Amino acid sequence: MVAMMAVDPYVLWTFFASLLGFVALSVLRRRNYGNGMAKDRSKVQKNNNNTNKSLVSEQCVKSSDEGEFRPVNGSGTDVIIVGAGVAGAALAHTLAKEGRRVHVIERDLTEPDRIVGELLQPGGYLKLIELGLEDCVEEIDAQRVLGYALFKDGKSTRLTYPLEQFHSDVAGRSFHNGRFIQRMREKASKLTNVQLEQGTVTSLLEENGTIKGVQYKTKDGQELKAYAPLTIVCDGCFSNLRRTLCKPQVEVPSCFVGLILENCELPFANHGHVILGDPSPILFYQISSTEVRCLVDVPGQKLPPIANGEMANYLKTVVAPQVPPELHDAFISAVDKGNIRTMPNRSMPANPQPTPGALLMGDAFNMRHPLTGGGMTVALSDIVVLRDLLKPLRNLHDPASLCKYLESFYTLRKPVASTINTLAGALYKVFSASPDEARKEMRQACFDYLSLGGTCSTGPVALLSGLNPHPLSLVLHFFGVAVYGVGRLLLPFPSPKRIWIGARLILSASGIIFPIIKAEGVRQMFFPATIPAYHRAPPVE
Ligand SMILES: Cc1cc2nc3c(=O)[nH]c(=O)nc-3n(C[C@H](O)[C@H](O)[C@H](O)COP(=O)(O)OP(=O)(O)OC[C@H]3O[C@@H](n4cnc5c(N)ncnc54)[C@H](O)[C@@H]3O)c2cc1C
Repeated sequence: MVAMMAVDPYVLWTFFASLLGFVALSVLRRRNYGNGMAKDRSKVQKNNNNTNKSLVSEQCVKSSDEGEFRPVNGSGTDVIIVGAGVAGAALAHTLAKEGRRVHVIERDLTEPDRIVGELLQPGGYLKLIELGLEDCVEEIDAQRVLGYALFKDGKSTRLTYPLEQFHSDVAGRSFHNGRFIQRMREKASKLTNVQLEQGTVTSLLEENGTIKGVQYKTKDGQELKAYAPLTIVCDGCFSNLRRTLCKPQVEVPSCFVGLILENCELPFANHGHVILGDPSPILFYQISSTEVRCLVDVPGQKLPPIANGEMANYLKTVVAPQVPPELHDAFISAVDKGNIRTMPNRSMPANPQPTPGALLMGDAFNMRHPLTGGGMTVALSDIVVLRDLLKPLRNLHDPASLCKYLESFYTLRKPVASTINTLAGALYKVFSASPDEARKEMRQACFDYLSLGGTCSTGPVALLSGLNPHPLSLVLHFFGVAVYGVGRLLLPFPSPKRIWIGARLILSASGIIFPIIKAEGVRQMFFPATIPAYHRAPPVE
């Protein structure tokens, strides 16, 4: 005790000096943040208590005359997110909830009006729950989706999601994409550590191979720079910024032509409808209590022009005769109404070039054919993987070691992402019409296999819905369909012609699935644990 009282005056002096320094720093920090940020950036920020303050990194920001925000010591922003679409908005909320200081720059903060991302698979809904975002499908007139109905040559079969072991709330959801996005943006911007700003990012700022931040143009035309230790690019399928962060190999196998049908009821309520049409599939699903979305797939990149009526003519003469009778009149009315929208269907395997200071997410990073509605599920699943990886890190200030550590992200995401991606690409090919006899057999075999019920329907539907995204199960079911097709050809009496078609069916099935698996990466997809990055530990801080 006496010894404690007789403390060395030097120690006491140091203690008080540190205390004084700490108070001064805190005051300065607040002043800088308030002046610099609030003055130069239009902020959408509301009150919310930040429970994870310990994770918010040191923030000393100097605002210069050139409208530049440069971290002095550490950074005032932990993460810059480019784009507040499905991925960006969900990510902003997720990282902010973890205590990160997030600056989101979105080109257009008004409600998007698009024909994309309108059906969230139940697997995606489960991810929304994991992220605490499930309320974003409430109050937007979203519809529950319980499975799919397939139509081929006047026959139909119903495939129900295997939801038995989940809470009754778990199901797919279909909605207006813009309403869903606005709900997520709103929810993210309510967190005090999210700064959601309207602006267009024009480039990534690179210094010695490390991304330091972004250059962007604000709504009122000001050119600004923002800096953070980590920039996550979520600028969607038309990404301009992905080039430096990956080797994009984009394919556009087809386009979707979108219509909204009104005053009609789907033959199978609360189900997505897939017509195995000619030349390719046609989709219908409810997107509100009064509207049904129709997406007509048109192979290739060249569409009949809308302006001169060729598209309307195509829809009426080629597509309408294949539409189920219950929807026919509403389909014709929708064409006559003229609100025809189109979108290219892009596919791009993930091919990252790990770069310190930056990461790609969402469609900017990886795309698949939208036939199976898997894009949002993959994006949300990736966000869960990234959140869990970043969780143990107090700060993100060592870009090189962070980049090395985050290489594990590319492997950890694979089982879910590659299953959904591969299924989308393979099903699109199988479901499309072909003059080739072997492909015709494969398409029919697929329809009949799914109609068998039991594991033959629940297995593939569990894959498609993201409820059981296992690559091995995908391959087994895919070749299950092929073997089923061959068996039908050979029974009861195989003829040389039928044997030949059967052999070509197997070849054709392999020709469909193996290139997709190769692009996804065989080892990452089936043996992720053999990739060293899979086991990478967080950097020591
Ligand atoms: C026709 C079609 C139908 C689809 N249907 C489904 C479906 O039913 N279910 C499903 O799960 N998936 C579907 N998808 C895929 C799904 O839409 C995407 O996977 C999902 O939207 C990806 O989210 P994202 O955030 O990466 O991109 P987006 O949601 O497109 O968001 C990108 C955001 O970045 C912003 N942005 C772009 N450039 C900049 C910039 N330079 N600076 C600042 N901001 C920028 C944009 O304004 C936008 O808000 C479909 C895709 C297509 C093409």
